[in-house]
Amino acid sequence: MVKAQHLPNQTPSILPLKLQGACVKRRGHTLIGPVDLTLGRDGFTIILGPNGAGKTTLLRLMHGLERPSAGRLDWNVPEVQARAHQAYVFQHPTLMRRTVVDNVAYPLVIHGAPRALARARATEALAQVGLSEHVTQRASALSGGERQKLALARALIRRPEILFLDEPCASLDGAATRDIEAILNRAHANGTRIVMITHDLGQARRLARDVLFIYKGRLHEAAPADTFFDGPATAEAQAFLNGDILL
Ligand SMILES: Nc1ncnc2c1ncn2[C@@H]1O[C@H](COP(=O)(O)OP(=O)(O)OP(=O)(O)O)[C@@H](O)[C@H]1O
Repeated sequence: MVKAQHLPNQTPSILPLKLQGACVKRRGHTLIGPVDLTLGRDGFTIILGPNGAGKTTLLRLMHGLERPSAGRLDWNVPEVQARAHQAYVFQHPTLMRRTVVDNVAYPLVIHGAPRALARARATEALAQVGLSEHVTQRASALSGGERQKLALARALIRRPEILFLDEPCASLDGAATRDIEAILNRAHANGTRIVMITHDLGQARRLARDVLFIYKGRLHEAAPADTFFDGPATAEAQAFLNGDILL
């Protein structure tokens, strides 16, 4: 895989991303925030927290799928530029009713790449996620794990500077989960900053360099992974790690 193309002497990094007092509210009810947080240029951030804590809302806010109801969210570059260098993978990715290769080529095609070149690049990307045998198949024929690998290849094909993922391995088996973790570690090693939600504490321990713990719509704790897992600062995070039910 080629190193991400956002070298400092070429174009400015879109990071850091700074959230200052950022909130998402619905009908007067705060779903997340106020959050103060800076995402630096390098990192593999895992977002943890109980069901309904606000993790997905925070991820969507950072990616621009939600607008802040209050507070600010600032990239290092104008937002339109930041949007072009980030990608988001959903728990259940939407696949187009096309072949596997055309699904992965699509982000290149809509940004003006000739179709043949886009397909060639997509074929390489599919090899990197272990889907070479499926290139010409209909995407709808893929298994759950293969769909998620396709979604990752599609998200990574434009070499995003930051990749957001919302529980990409939920309901996948161990082999698919292991493969996806390897793809994510490789993407991170190649320069993509990663921010990912998981409910799987084993996965969080395997992947995280740092942790954001969300509780009741607030960023309750932010810490390097070792610090968080070895001795979280708050009773709520400790209870969560113990597997207790948090109300
Ligand atoms: N569009 C919406 N309108 C109103 N309330 C919403 C909306 N989306 C989410 N919520 C509520 O906002 C809160 C936070 O939801 P969110 O999905 O961000 O939490 P989460 O931590 O990702 O949960 P889970 O782990 O269960 O996916 C929850 O109480 C949820 O019911």
